[in-house]
Amino acid sequence: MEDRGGLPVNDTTAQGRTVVAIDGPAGSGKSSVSRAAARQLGFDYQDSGAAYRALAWFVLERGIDLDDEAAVVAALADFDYGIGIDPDAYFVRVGDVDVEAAIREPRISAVVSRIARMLPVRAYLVELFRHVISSSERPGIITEGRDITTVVSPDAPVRILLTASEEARMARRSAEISGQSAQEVAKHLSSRDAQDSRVVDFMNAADGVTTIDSTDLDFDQTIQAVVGLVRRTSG
Ligand SMILES: Nc1ncnc2c1ncn2[C@@H]1O[C@H](COP(=O)(O)OP(=O)(O)O)[C@@H](O)[C@H]1O
Ligand SMILES: Nc1ccn([C@@H]2O[C@H](COP(=O)(O)OP(=O)(O)O)[C@@H](O)[C@H]2O)c(=O)n1
Repeated sequence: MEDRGGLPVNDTTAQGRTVVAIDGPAGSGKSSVSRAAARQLGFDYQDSGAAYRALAWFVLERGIDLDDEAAVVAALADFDYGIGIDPDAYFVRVGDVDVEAAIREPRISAVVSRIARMLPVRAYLVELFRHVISSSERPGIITEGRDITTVVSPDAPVRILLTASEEARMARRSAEISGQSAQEVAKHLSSRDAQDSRVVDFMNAADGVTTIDSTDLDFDQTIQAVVGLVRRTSG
């Protein structure tokens, strides 16, 4: 088995489990679809964006300047992050603080890309995600984010790019958020995608990655597209 930085590579043959990697832009349905698909398959579910968001929350709590890369990287030593990977027992904690709701606030969405572009932060979290994948005890685990198919689990047997038209993504996200106009939500979402795209490509499918375009699919049809692909691939 190949070894990357002391952690095992997460492929089916190595560990007898089905590793599923899903990437895509904001509002494409990654979290909600991955969680529901994991539930149907009896798999674990890892939301990688929650770690970037929780780190942004932690850095703001400490009053660290978000542009001070050395200070943000130094804070990683005290970043006590915990995530629930059972799709029916999801939680996000930093130390003993439940940050599940706080990390979705617009103030976090507005700054998260600034820490996500720091390469030492990415390297640290990539290892954390791989560690979580290898510690899963279910028959499989779905991990979703921006660089899962390309960096975190490029050897995963099932790799999906989940997309939807910009219009559909904005409409879905703005239906979830109150207190911001549809125009504001759209502006913030497309500016975050533009910033994130400078660091990782989650708009184009890498070789071997299957694109699922959910623009004209409803929520259940999108879940079935993912579940069907996993079942066909992992037999
Ligand atoms: N195919 C779909 N059709 C309609 N709504 C969807 C679909 N997929 C996801 N949604 C809804 O869109 C919203 C954004 O999805 P989410 O999972 O948060 O996206 P992401 O994690 O990619 O940002 C959620 O309210 C979700 O229920
Ligand atoms: N694998 C990942 C996941 C998230 N991220 C960063 O974390 C932010 C929040 O991710 P998210 O998945 O919660 O975002 P949404 O698409 O759900 O709004 C993104 O805007 C990226 O800046 C990343 O860089 N790489």
